[in-house]
Amino acid sequence: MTQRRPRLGVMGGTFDPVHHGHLVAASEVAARFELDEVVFVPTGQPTFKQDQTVTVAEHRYLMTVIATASNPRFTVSRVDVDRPGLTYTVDTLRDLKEQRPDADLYFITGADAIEQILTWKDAEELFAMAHFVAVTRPGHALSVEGLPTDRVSILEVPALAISSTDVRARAGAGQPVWYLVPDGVVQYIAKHRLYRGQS
Ligand SMILES: Nc1ncnc2c1ncn2[C@@H]1O[C@H](COP(=O)(O)OP(=O)(O)OP(=O)(O)O)[C@@H](O)[C@H]1O
Ligand SMILES: O=C(O)c1ccc[n+]([C@@H]2O[C@H](COP(=O)([O-])O)[C@@H](O)[C@H]2O)c1
Repeated sequence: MTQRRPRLGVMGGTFDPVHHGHLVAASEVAARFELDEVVFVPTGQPTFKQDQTVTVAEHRYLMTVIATASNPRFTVSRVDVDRPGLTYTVDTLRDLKEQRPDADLYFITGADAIEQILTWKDAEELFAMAHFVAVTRPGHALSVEGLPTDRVSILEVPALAISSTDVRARAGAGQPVWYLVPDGVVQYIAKHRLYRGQS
């Protein structure tokens, strides 16, 4: 009997901070596609967020570690945080493929990200490197026109109207962020006084 190749989910994001929308998306895709592991990959310098202030990578990385620690199938990779320069998914996938040559990669994105994917660096190469799973996000009608249908899947996930932008604004305004992000992340934000004055 031939053994099936391991399936590795890849959840890339700026995670400023990581929230329950990210975690539900990863969990749902893992269940639907029978993934053996989902590796969360915080960006180093996100290329599409150069016009905004992004929290230092080490804080975003540590919050992602805290948020995923309790799930034995979730891990966190430093490949993007440790690579100098802007973060591009083509490099993320290349590095992960080198580390895990035996695995099939499933890159998980939200609706807003997949709709821009043709503008990403080396877009045509990406679909050969991974299968893309776009989760539908509340309030966002999904269009995958022009994308290779055999390499892109759409998955509806339970609506979680959470964004990092909203969490930062709430934390900045002194409003609660309990239950929008994992408890450890609430405490990390308070301990390091993140997002103060950002409302
Ligand atoms: N609530 C959500 N449900 C499902 N997917 C999400 C959700 N929020 C973000 N995503 C997806 O997760 C990935 C990482 O997103 P990111 O870290 O930029 O979070 P964000 O909430 O979109 O942040 P920001 O509000 O700062 O832009 C992207 O592919 C994004 O589309
Ligand atoms: O490769 C690119 O050109 C590219 C452009 C924009 C976003 N991405 C990736 O998409 C994921 C979500 O990005 P963001 O900026 O919405 O947090 C993250 O893994 C980014 O590296 C990648």
